[in-house]
Amino acid sequence: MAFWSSTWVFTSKVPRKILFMFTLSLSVTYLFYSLMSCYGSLRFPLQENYVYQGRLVTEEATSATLREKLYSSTSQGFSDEDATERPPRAFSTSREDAGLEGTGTRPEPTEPGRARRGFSTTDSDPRGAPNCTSDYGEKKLPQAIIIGVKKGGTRALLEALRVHPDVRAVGNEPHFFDRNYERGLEWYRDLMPSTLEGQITMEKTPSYFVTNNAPKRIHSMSKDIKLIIVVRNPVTRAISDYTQTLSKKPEIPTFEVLAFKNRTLGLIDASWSALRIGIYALHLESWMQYFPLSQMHFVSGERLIVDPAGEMAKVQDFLGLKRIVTDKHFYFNKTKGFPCLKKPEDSSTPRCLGKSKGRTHPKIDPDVIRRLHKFYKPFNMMFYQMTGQNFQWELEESKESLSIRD
Ligand SMILES: Nc1ncnc2c1ncn2[C@@H]1O[C@H](COP(=O)(O)OS(=O)(=O)O)[C@@H](OP(=O)(O)O)[C@H]1O
Repeated sequence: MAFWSSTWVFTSKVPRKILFMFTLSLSVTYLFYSLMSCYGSLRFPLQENYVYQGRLVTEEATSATLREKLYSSTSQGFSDEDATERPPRAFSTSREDAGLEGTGTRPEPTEPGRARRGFSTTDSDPRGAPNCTSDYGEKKLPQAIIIGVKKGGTRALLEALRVHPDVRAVGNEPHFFDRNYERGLEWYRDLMPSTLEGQITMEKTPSYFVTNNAPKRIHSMSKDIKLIIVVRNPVTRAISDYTQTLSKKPEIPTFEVLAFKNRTLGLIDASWSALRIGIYALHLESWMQYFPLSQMHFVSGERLIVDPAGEMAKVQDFLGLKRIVTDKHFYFNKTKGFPCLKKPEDSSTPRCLGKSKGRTHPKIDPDVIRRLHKFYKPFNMMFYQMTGQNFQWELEESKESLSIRD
């Protein structure tokens, strides 16, 4: 009886309160978790950005994850080399084209004029996942452009810059100032990712550097634009350029044949684009007619490989950005033979550039290389003088000739 009465007490007076408290706490817990999961899919850009930046400075470990989220929508598909062979409207979206390693499904080509935010380059690609900032902010014309040079290391630089939370860049090469100019500035602007206050919009199209109209056109868009040029020993650059063409057209003549108008007379064919692009002083002259040197920054393609963090520090300074991309973000990948970006904790996606970057170059006759070094030397000297920077390509030459003699 006592048992029953105590049970009765339990289910009548005291229990009512307990039950009420219990139900209340369950409801609160439920509400809390619902809100939390909802938060994951909701986007509060300003708040996220603020929290992100706050953490970035103090918590390096978690910043990688947040950074991934922040720049995810910049992954709009890129094509460094195929742009010439593709109609400009069909933008490539695969990681392979992007020069990023990893296999990926190829989504439907997208009209550049239409919203291309948040698409996925691969299912597992965190950069393709919906992004907390992508739908917010405004599309702006770029404030900085990597204008060259082809095969200089422009993709490596852009990908490293995209790690920075204050940089948002279009993945593809828009080729606006050389091939798509007639489409108009609104078309160009629409290609850009949306940016929040304080973020820089960027793009890279290495052919601008050698496009006659590009300096004038870019100047008419913005007098204050910042221009970045990645330069590399013009001889190695030419071989890299040739290697790329050879990979697509294996039937082309040898480098040695293409490099000369008349090899016996030692007449170099400077009209061959692979060689002409490397006459940096010549091209720079056109840019200097429109822009002061203070608006240009030259990156050493060689140093970008041996000391990516050092080059990145200078680029970030030039862009007025905090030095956020540092040596912590890079590691040397022995298999690739190049520095790669460290894998974000929550991603299985490799962060090395793809197979089209870092190709094995064919062996070129050392005599031809020597002659090319000689050909470029005065132009290089002029270039060092114009930029006030010595890229020391002649040192490389003497190292090469020493190893040939050995
Ligand atoms: N981190 C890293 N990983 C791979 N490759 C790197 C890297 N840094 C610089 N490079 C050099 O970049 C060269 C390709 O230059 P670009 O990206 O400017 O080429 S392109 O003009 O966009 O086609 C490419 O040239 P090749 O080695 O001749 O393929 C590389 O030497």
